[in-house]
Amino acid sequence: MDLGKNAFKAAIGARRLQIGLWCSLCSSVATEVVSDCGYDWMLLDTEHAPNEVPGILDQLRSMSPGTATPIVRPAWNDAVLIKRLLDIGAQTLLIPFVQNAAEAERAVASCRYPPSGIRGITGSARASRYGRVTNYLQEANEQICVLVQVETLVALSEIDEIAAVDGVDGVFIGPSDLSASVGHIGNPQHPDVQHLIKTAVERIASAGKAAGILASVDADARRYIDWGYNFVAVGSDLHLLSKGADNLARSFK
Ligand SMILES: O=C(O)C(=O)C[C@H](O)[C@@H](O)CO
Repeated sequence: MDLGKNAFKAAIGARRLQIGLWCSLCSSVATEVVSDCGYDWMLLDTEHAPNEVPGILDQLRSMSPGTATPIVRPAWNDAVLIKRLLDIGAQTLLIPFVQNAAEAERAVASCRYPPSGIRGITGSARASRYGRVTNYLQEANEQICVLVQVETLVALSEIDEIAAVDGVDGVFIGPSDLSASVGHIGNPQHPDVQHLIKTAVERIASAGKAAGILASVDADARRYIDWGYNFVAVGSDLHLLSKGADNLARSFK
């Protein structure tokens, strides 16, 4: 058995727009339900959702027949957290809070086997179908997709260097943290924040990398796509549930 191609990595490499859904419900049933909707990617979050490795494993299994490539966000740019997610079969990671090129290099190194990186070796994890993917150790470095998250003003001032790091496939802008960092907490729509988001995509594109972002409302998502963002989360499972449940309750009470 051979390691297949990472469809998401190929798509963003070719700058084909990838529409995603942010998943914070920590439920393999919820993940399975949305995995057949037609999204290109789904983000399983361990930074701001109470997900642990066994739960992510269940969600990876539940979404595997669906349309979406899983992207997993470790809680931190940490080689041990990253290694555990890669071993259970995550092939695309979104590494949060990358502030400069050195931190981006560390994120890439954590995703690469030696000698190019520092990922520990096992030949028998789910990532290699328990050893049956016989070329896993040789091919994994090529197929793993590394996305780094830029979410502060400091990181934005370093974005050209971050995006230029070899092995970084995409740079993701975090609108919530970025707005907090510039003094507009809770208001990513503020014109100052929107200006930063618009200039960020231009700089990421100039570095030859794909740009990603998360939008909580439809109009924002469409504007980000118009501005040139390549992978855009257009909503979240949690908000779909809470808004749908709120609206239903309101219509009867
Ligand atoms: O800064 C951001 O925006 C993010 O990092 C996304 C957040 O974690 C959050 O909106 C996810 O629910």
